[in-house]
Amino acid sequence: MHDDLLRRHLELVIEANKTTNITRIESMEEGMVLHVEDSLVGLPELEAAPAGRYADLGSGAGYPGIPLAVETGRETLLVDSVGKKVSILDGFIEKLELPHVSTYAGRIEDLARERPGEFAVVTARALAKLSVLMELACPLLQQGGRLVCYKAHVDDEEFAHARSLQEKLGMKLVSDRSVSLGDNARRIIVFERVGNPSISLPRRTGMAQKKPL
Ligand SMILES: C[S@@+](CC[C@H](N)C(=O)[O-])C[C@H]1O[C@@H](n2cnc3c(N)ncnc32)[C@H](O)[C@@H]1O
Repeated sequence: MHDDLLRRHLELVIEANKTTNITRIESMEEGMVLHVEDSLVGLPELEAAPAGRYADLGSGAGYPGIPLAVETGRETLLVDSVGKKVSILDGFIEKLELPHVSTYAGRIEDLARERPGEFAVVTARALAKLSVLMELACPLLQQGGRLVCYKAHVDDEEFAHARSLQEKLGMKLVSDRSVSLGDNARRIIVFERVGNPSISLPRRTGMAQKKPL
């Protein structure tokens, strides 16, 4: 693990958080577990995805995107709709000297219109429920590309609903793994793009989250 680099990223996050709210975590100890270790829980799933570009959707302070970019060396795009957060991410990328990482300031749906099917793998942590993640990720993924969802608790209804939308969205569940991280549970659920959606995606910007399928 690139311990020094990931520690330095966390220090920059905690520093930036004094002026802009980008995380609720204030200490290095807590951050090393709940941001850094947690981000790396999905590393095997990233490594199992096809080679190619990676995007972290709703990246916030760069989790899990920056640790996964550092560990995998994949060409990485950190996506967030809040311009101020993206400026902070740009500063992190420059200070950490990560030439293979870049940012997109805008909505996931707009990125999907601009760069459809360009990504081999995408991640999302603390962004939305599974069905919404599948809808947002599908048009960004190449055929065979993977959506790696970082979830805490997923109730049966959320999981069943996501599974019921697989055919409509051309996405198929490929793995589901739970890990405990101190007192916290992390569940990594992966879907693969296996076909084309039967509806036109992306829907109008905002619809996936406002009016979920
Ligand atoms: C709760 S934060 C999670 C941040 C980070 N992934 C983490 O786990 O620490 C969700 C982030 O997603 C961004 N976001 C929400 N919906 C989005 C969309 N449709 N397009 C782009 N960014 C979005 C928000 O601005 C916010 O920074």
